[in-house]
Formats: sequence, structure tokens, C-alpha cells
Amino acid sequence: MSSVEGPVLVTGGTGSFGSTMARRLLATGAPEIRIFSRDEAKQDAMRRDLADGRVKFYVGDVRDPRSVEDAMAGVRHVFHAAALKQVPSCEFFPQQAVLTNVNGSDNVIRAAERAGAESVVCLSTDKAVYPINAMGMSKAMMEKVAQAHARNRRENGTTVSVTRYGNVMYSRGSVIPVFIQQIKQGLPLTVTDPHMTRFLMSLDDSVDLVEYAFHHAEPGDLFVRKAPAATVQDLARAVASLFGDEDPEIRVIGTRHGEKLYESLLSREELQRAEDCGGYYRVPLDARSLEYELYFDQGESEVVHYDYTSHNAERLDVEATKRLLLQLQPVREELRAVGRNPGQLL
Ligand SMILES: O=c1ccn([C@@H]2O[C@H](COP(=O)(O)OP(=O)(O)O[C@H]3O[C@H](CO)[C@H](O)[C@H](O)[C@H]3O)[C@@H](O)[C@H]2O)c(=O)[nH]1
Repeated sequence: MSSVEGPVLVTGGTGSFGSTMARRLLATGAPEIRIFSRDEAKQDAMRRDLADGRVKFYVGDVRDPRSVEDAMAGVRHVFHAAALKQVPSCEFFPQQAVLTNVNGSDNVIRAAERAGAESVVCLSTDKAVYPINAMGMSKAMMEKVAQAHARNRRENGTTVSVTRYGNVMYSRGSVIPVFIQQIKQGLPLTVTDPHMTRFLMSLDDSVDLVEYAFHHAEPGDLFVRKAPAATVQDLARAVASLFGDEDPEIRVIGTRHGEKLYESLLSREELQRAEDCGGYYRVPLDARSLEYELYFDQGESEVVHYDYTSHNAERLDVEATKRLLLQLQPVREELRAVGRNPGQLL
């Protein structure tokens, strides 16, 4: 990350995204990084871990506008990662997802605008595309709130943008650590649906995406990173193979609440308008006003009939998935802990 001037606020700052972003910002000489989150214990752990006076901690909740405003004073850039992001818990408490993901995001963007911040990058998810679960629906609404702010932006106002990413490999509570635990305990691997696919991204990939948005966003832009995908069955086999089991026992447990067979990073409507930026897609804001009769479309534009999904993205087989897994530091550590040398496993 090239150097950032002025204070930076990271909401949800003690999470895996927040701490990785904080480290990157520190490494590039950022003068002040404000970590905003609800959990004082996690803040304390992070304070000790980073041990850097440039990192300031703010206890607060994005649902509470005053706590956000207090943390926002003088801030130049905001990375908005605070969210309820567990699919099952949002399914059972959807109103809580609305409060944090929709209203909370509005509070953050509003406070940034009032404080005269230059930019806000909001973190969203592939589950916001054609959403079927409450987590995805609330994130889809967050995207709409961000875009509406961008549409109403005053000259030289805050640049609000959105990034969407897919599953972050080895993130807390996700399937890869579950498979590793099952392997260590000699249990069968629980696969929901062998044909289910997911985009696979490392934490660094997702931080790269946010950084890309930070450097390139025009108001209301939405960015996704192109990513490979795999079936959960191949993912299970890849993890097992790294731990020395080429023919693992697989128990099919069925799809869980609110799960999709595949995820979409871009809808066909978005893909139609997307700009291909190499490793990324950029979808510009639809900045038309409500007076649609003022606009006209000339000629035929090329019509896109497909979404960008984990079913039609680059598909990784077991060997390719193993290579990706071996790039993850925590997976290498898990392997070393059971006496396997990650350098000799391909
Ligand atoms: O025991 C399991 C658990 C999961 N899966 C499958 O593995 C894939 C990944 O599952 P994760 O639980 O790792 O990830 P999800 O796609 O369900 O979504 C996760 O990533 C999201 C980010 O997009 C949110 O953070 C969300 O809360 C979190 O559950 C899915 O196809 C799931 O069906 C299995 O096969 N067996």
C-alpha cells in the first residue's frame, strides 16, 4: 500500500481484515490508525500485539451514531468492515443484521461525510448478489445505501465505494479449519453438497481488493476481484491430501440454512456494465436521476446473459486447490504441527 496521509478509521477493526489492514497501513508509514469496534478484550489483545502508538482504539458500535461521530473527527479515510457476517445467526436474527449492516453503514457514511473525510470503502460479500439469506440481503441493502450516498454527493464530497469478496480461506468458523479439525480427530469430513462451489480467496487477496478500491474508486464504484473457485468436495479432498489422506471418508450432510449451490460475484446486469481492469472488475455507479425519460439509449449494446459465478469462474481441481492452500500461512503451520513439511507436499 502506498503511503496514506491523515488519520484512517477501520470499523470492525479487530477482525481479521482490520488487523491485516492495520499492519499494512503501519508498514507504509500511516500517521494514525483508529480501530473502532465493540469488543474491548479484542482491542486489548490487538494493542499488545501491535504495540505501536500510531494505533488508537475506540470502543463503540456502528449502530450508535454518537460513538461513530466521536471516532470520525478529523479522519481522512475509512475502511468500513464492521458487520454481522455469519449466515446462520443473521438468518435467526435478521433485524439485528438490518441494525448493524444497513443502519450502521448509513451511520458510518453519514459521519464520514459530515467530518469531511475523503473516502469510505465499504466491504460487502458475494452473498449480496441475488441474495437468499438475511446476511446477503442486509449487505445488498448496505450497497444500495452506499450508492445512494454517492449519487447525492456534493462537489469534493466523500468518495464512497464498495468491494465485494467471496469466501476468505481459513477465516474464523469457515470450512477449512473445520476440515482440518476433523482430519486431526480422525473423523469423516462433513460435506454439505459435493457439487457446491465457492470462490476461494486468501485474506491478503481481500485486503488487496480493498486497497485497489481505495486507490482507484470514483464515487459509487463497486469492485470485485477475479478469483478461482472449487467444489467443496475437491476442497475437502485437497485438505485431506495435504494431511496425507488421499481417500478421505466423506459424509454428505446436506445444505444448511440460507445456502446457495454457487455464489455470484457480479450479476449479469452488473457484468454488462463492468469495466475489466485485469485482475479486477469495476462496476460504475448508475448515476441517472429518477427522471428516466430524459435518457435514451443509442443502438444495440452487447447483451450479457450470464453472471460471474463460482460455477463458471476458473475452476480449481484438487491439485490446484492444494497449491492455493499451501500459500496460506495458518495451513502451513497446521501441517508443520503434525510433522509434515509444506515445502515437500506437491
Ligand atoms: O462442515 C461443512 C461446512 C461448510 N461446508 C461447505 O463449505 C463451503 C464454505 O462454507 P463456509 O461455512 O466456510 O462459508 P459460507 O459460504 O457458508 O460463508 C462464510 O463466508 C461468508 C463470507 O462470504 C460469511 O462470512 C459467512 O458467515 C461464512 O459462513 C460451503 O459451500 C458450505 O456448504 C461443508 O461442506 N461442510
